[in-house]
Amino acid sequence: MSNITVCARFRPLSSKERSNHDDNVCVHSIDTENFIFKDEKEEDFKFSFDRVFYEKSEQAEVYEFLALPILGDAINGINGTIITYGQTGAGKTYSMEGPSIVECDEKRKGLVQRTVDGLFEYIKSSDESVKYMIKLSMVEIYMEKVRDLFDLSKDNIQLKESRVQGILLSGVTEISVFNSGEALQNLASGIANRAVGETQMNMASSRSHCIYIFTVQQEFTKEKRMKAGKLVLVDLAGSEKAEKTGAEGRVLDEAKTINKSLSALGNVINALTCGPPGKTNHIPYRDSKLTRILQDALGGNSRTALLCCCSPSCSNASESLSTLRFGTRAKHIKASPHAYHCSEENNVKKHGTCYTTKDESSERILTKLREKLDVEEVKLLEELFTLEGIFFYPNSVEDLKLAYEDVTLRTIVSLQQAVEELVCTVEVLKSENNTLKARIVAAAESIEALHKEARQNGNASVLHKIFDLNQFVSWIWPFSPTKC
Ligand SMILES: Nc1ncnc2c1ncn2[C@@H]1O[C@H](COP(=O)(O)OP(=O)(O)OP(=O)(O)O)[C@@H](O)[C@H]1O
Repeated sequence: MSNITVCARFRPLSSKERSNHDDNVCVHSIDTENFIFKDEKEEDFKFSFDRVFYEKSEQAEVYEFLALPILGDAINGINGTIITYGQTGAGKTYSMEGPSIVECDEKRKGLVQRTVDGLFEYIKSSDESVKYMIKLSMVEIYMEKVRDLFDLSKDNIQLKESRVQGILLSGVTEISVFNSGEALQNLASGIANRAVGETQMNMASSRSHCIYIFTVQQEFTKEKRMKAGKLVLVDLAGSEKAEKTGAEGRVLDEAKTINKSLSALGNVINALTCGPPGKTNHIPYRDSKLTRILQDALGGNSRTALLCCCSPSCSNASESLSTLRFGTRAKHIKASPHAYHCSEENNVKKHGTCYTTKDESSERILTKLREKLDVEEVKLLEELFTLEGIFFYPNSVEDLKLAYEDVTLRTIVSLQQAVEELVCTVEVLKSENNTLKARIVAAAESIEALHKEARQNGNASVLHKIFDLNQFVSWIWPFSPTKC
């Protein structure tokens, strides 16, 4: 079991902090892993992290230490999660996206752009017998609702749990991308859809938790085998004190929701690290959408890294101290991620239990299953799973069952979506129908009036035209009230 990687990052002082002459820097570096933090009361606290990035650290350093190893694992089928945490204005979004996702010089590119570049560079240099597919999804959790940033009509995505793939975002848009440029353009359009507001602490403050999901699928054409890993980047909304940020009205409601979900995250971390020894205690993942989505990352089924972003200024000392304490606690979480679907030689480790394919009992069950299912049925199932992007270990009954459950779940979700779409189409058609009926009634009434007038004046040619029009209306709508 390895711990999750926890790093601290201090951004440079902002111009506002610099202009305040009473404001001092409260971080005193010891080395790349340790520092002394001085709070407002001049009390010293020593902190140790896997790596500390001080004010002058480069974006590339953060990527290489924090993200690169996780990216390598995701390519090898092990899920990875990278989270930026901290007070509003502490540099979370800067670390993730740099100043802008597309228009950004090489030096200031954030974790997202570097991850995209890293993935495509790896694909370029890889063996030609392996086919890669990169898919992107992007959601935000805004006011406790999960919104699809690639399709804003999906504004309340439901979370489902699959025993094979963990927590799934039901029906979320997945975009296949084939090069860095295309990926970044798509991500930029997702970012443009984010809920951003202005607070006294940050001109462009994220009012939501933003989640980038990269799915890396590999198909080993020779061995007819597939593998997939997910890399999830999470830019959390900033924790904030209402009186300090000047929040009121909607901004205050947003802040309350953000703080509530961040405290749910803190509770999950406390439960994971403070449980009674030898006992499995309840972990309150279901208390918020954020903790539910991060369940795999925190529960151990993912390689996870946490970047604790802080202001170096004494004026923000209490918030920075709380961020650093959060990081210290998270450091004690144990993780034991496993490959999502692995090679035939490997043992598969799942849900804390390890079993071998040659295990006597599973072999016995398998033989029975093979006797019951005909070969054609098994082949069809395999084909269906591959089409659905579900990868399973075909010699394991357990995986076969789980993959079958997943297909059923996906089919239900897509059928539900189809029904929803049909209901919408019926509504549109009904309303169009009503408009047409109203128009026909109005036309029929005008014809009736004209008809009366022409008969009174004895105008034969007008009467003839009216007769034609009446025929036409009756043809379109046989229940028209006009009669010749
Ligand atoms: N390492 C850094 N180097 C230079 N500028 C930085 C750095 N980190 C943050 N900044 C600047 O500080 C400001 C606030 O940063 P950012 O928007 O990333 O904060 P945040 O933590 O995402 O805030 P919020 O939670 O409100 O969205 C931005 O103007 C950003 O450019």
